[in-house]
Amino acid sequence: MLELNNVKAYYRQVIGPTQRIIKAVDGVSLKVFEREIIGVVGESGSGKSTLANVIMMNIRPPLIFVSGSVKLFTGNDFLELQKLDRDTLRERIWGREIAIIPQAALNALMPTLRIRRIILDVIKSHNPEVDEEEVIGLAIKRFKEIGLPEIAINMYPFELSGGMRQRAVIAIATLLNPRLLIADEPTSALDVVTQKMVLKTFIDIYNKNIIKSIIFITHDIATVRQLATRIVVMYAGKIVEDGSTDDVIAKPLHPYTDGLMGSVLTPEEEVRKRGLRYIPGQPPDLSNPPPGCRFHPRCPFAMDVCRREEPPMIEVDKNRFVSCWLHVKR
Ligand SMILES: Nc1ncnc2c1ncn2[C@@H]1O[C@H](COP(=O)(O)OP(=O)(O)OP(=O)(O)O)[C@@H](O)[C@H]1O
Repeated sequence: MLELNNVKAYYRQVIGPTQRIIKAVDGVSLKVFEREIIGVVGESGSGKSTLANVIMMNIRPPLIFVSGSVKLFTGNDFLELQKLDRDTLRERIWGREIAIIPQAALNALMPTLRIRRIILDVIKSHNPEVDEEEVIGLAIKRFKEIGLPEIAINMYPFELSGGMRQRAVIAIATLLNPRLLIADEPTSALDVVTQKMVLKTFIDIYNKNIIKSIIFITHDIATVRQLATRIVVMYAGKIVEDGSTDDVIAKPLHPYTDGLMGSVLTPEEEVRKRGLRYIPGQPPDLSNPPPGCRFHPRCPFAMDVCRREEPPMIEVDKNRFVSCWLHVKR
């Protein structure tokens, strides 16, 4: 469905006469297939949200698209999203092919507007000519599909519970039947019960084939375990591991993944058996990342080569990737 090829997207911070380049997404390659839920995990600041914006090609200063390609496949053909301007992206891609639920979406519904008005505003931003009744008809259908009462359409956001609001956000984001939905930490501001309900909504829209694939961004491995079919691990602007959820949980290959999973209290039997670990140190400053493997200053297994050379991404098994010198046969 989508393919990122060696994508680099940096923030340019200008402070007086000096500038800082923050390498937030730095050489990322990723294929997204139809019918999968990808959980993108990593510590805060590893570049997950930037990656989401890159996939959408929502590039605005201070973020700069430096190089690489983002291909969206449509049947036998593909579009190179990095070549499209914002108007074209808005018209043809955003909401229709790829939709995003951004990090702050829960609080982003304008409190002074009824849900009906919000829906019409969102859809009209893609196509000002739409028939309002038709749009509301579609919205009612989608609301019912995800378990929201029809009456919610005429309510104000504050009249809905947190979980209902979040489901309304999901309904609005998927109204134009995008193939890919990106959800950036959609449950982190919610209480545990509401979180469960919202996760169930994601599983529902996937199972009902309303959405072909989902990219779910979170730092919560337990959530990913419940939801994702595949895990992609980011560290300091790069993907360091990629594999099916079961494989990555049962046998993490990268020392960072191993530490990340050990650092959360998790109900997963196989993770608990390995005991609780943590990762000492901090993620690097992305304006001046360490040479070689970016994880080497924190890695208990760091070798000379790790300090010198960046490890290649290798496929150790079918659809099982890791970027770590420990797994390179030399
Ligand atoms: N507008 C910005 N200007 C400058 N640097 C930024 C900006 N937004 C993010 N960054 C930097 O880019 C890097 C990646 O940030 P990003 O938000 O993509 O990470 P993340 O993994 O999504 O983190 P979180 O889980 O906290 O949202 C970080 O070093 C961050 O400080």
